[in-house]
Amino acid sequence: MTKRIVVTGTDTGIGKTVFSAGLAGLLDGFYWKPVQSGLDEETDSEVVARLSGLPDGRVLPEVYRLTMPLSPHRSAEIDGVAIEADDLSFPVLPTPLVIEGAGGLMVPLNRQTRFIDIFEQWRLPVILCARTALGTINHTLLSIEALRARSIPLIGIAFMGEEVADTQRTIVEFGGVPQLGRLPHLGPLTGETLRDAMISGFDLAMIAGGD
Ligand SMILES: Nc1ncnc2c1ncn2[C@@H]1O[C@H](COP(=O)(O)OP(=O)(O)OP(=O)(O)O)[C@@H](O)[C@H]1O
Ligand SMILES: C[C@H](N)[C@H](N)CCCCCC(=O)O
Ligand SMILES: [Mg+2]
Repeated sequence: MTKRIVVTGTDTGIGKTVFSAGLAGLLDGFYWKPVQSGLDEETDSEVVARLSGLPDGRVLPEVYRLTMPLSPHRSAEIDGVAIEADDLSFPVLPTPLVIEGAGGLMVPLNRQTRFIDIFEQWRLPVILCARTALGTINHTLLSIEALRARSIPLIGIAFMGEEVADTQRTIVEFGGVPQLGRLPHLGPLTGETLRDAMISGFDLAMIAGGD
């Protein structure tokens, strides 16, 4: 059973938090967003607490809470905060933990370190969230290549959006990666609709079966 999973994506705003909420709920685990940038709207941790169906206490506190909804490196600079990579060691828990980055793999935490550098240190298995919409083939294959270049284990792709069969097939074939499933746009998006969509859209054994 995989105990710790990193959820990353090809871009910001593609559904990582919604997917993470569904996944943490299905795994009956914990959720951790180490770096939150943007505090005016509902934070990612608050969204997960609302949508995951998990009991109180399963959403771990962020290490950095940055005011502006910008790349963390810039948001930190504006707040006068120095993000230290050494502060981002993941918690060790006896239950599954879903860890969400911010934006995509190359997003900087400071002027020296990007999320992918932290993921390379962690060596935890990664799920890559990818849109099904036009443009995703390029973004997704580049992200896969970046993970491979650093030997970061990739569990597979979680597609976000309506089915686009040839696009999904093309990514899976060129990327040489499993398709874990697909989360469609949900209207309404609630804890219940998310849980149902995760159960019908994903093979949990593929996600949590390895180590
Ligand atoms: N399956 C879905 N159905 C309906 N709305 C969705 C779905 N997935 C995401 N959304 C909406 O799209 C927006 C962006 O999603 P989300 O916050 O999950 O993106 P993200 O990849 O986590 O972004 P960030 O890089 O800021 O962490 C949110 O308003 C969210 O409610
Ligand atoms: C503010 C936003 N919602 C995310 N938390 C951070 C996204 C950073 C993206 C940086 C970039 O790739 O240009
Ligand atoms: Mg998010």
